[in-house]
This record gives sequence, C-alpha cells and structure tokens, in this order.
Amino acid sequence: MELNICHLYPDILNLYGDRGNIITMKRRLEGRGIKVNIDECSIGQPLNADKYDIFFIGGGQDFEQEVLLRDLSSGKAQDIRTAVEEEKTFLAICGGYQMLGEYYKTWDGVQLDFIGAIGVHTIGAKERMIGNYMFRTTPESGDTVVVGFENHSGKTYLSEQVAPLGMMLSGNGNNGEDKTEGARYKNVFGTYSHGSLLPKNPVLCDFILQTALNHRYDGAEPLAPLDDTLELNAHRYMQERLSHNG
Ligand SMILES: NC(=O)CC[C@H](N)C(=O)O
Repeated sequence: MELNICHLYPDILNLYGDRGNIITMKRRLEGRGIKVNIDECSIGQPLNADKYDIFFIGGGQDFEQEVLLRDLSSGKAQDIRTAVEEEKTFLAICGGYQMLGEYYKTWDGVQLDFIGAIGVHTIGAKERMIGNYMFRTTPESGDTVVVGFENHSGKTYLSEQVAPLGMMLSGNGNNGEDKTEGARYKNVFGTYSHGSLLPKNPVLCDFILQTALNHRYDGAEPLAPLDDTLELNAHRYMQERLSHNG
C-alpha cells in the first residue's frame, strides 16, 4: 500500500512547527510498511490534485493568508473544492483551516474572501486566543482527547452542514463562545491546534491516516499498533496539566 501526501504552501504556512505533522504521518505510515510520497506545492506551482490522498495545510498569519489569495483564485481553489467533495483527506491547521472556509473578516475590518470548500467563516477579534488547550473529538472523529496549542484572533463559526471536530475541555477553540473546536466536513479535519498536533496525539493521527487508507483502498485493514510510549507520555503530561486549569 502507499499514500500520496501534498503539503500545500509549506514555505508560507508553517507556524509553530506545523511541518511536524507531515513527519509524523510519514513515520507512522512507514512504521506499518506503507509507502509514503510527499510533494510540496506552493505559489505558482500547479496542483495535480488527483494524485493525492492527503492534503496538509499549516497555519499562517493574516498577512500570509492575504498573500495567497491570488494564487488560490488562479485555479487551486477550485482544485481544492473538488478534492474535498471527492472525500479526499485534508488536515488544515489554524490559518489553513480558516482558508478552507468562506471568508475571514480581520479585526481591523479587511475582508479576505477564501475558497469556500467548507461552510465556516471567521471574524477577527481584537483580543487573541492564545495558550495550551484540550478538546475531545466527536465520535465521528475518533472520540479521543486532543492536546494542543492555539494562537488566533479569528473566531470561527460553523454552518449547519459542518460538524465540529470536537468539543472544548480547556481553552477557546473555534470562537471561545460555543465550546466547539475545529471542523469536520466529509474527510476534512480543520483545527486550531498547532503545537505540533499529531506528534502528541497519535490516536488522532492514526484516525486521519485510516480515513485516507479507507478512501484509497476498499476494505483496508485497521492500522497495526505502534509503540507509542513516548508520544503518550507527552500527551498524558499535557492532559494532566490542562485538567487542572479547567
Ligand atoms: N495561528 C494562525 O494560523 C493565525 C491565523 C489567523 N491569522 C488568526 O490570527 O486568526
């Protein structure tokens, strides 16, 4: 078996080591003898979307998001919308997550029209939401506790067609108001979690990889367990600290 991963805008959207998510997916697949091919696709490069099983988009600040608008509208936005509807697997972090949505109105009133691949929109607030945080994914997204780090001024709101990725246990998540965190639409996993998400959350990583394998291979076997002692220690350490913060 093999999976093809596309890292979108790796040179522009890569806050807080978001690239670590790519390394983690690669290692966890190779640990099961599954071949992984990783391509990078940035400004000015055509996106050969049919080739890929997983698309990864990291986070970026308002400025970087604005810089990408022209490149997206030159064709990539449509390619991404099509891949989402074809139920390809996406993992999008913070600014990358916002970008898959409809629009982002920054706190100082600039409206960035994004690609509308998922029914979410984002409104900037003056006060940033920053800190370690924790949420539990919904049963449809693995029912697992995720620890991470958020840093955003955008407050994201989900339309009725889009489910949250999870519900907050500690911290702000989508908007600090409705207790939701991230988005799940078809096989898109959007989240505010940097930090880096997948190294500390191997259960979520395997859930995402399994989603992509099931899409590519009919009757794909469940992924075999790995030795996750180190990863789960890091996870437990964060979970314990965050449990005390409420
Ligand atoms: N960390 C990020 O990706 C930031 C995203 C967005 N620019 C915000 O501040 O809301």
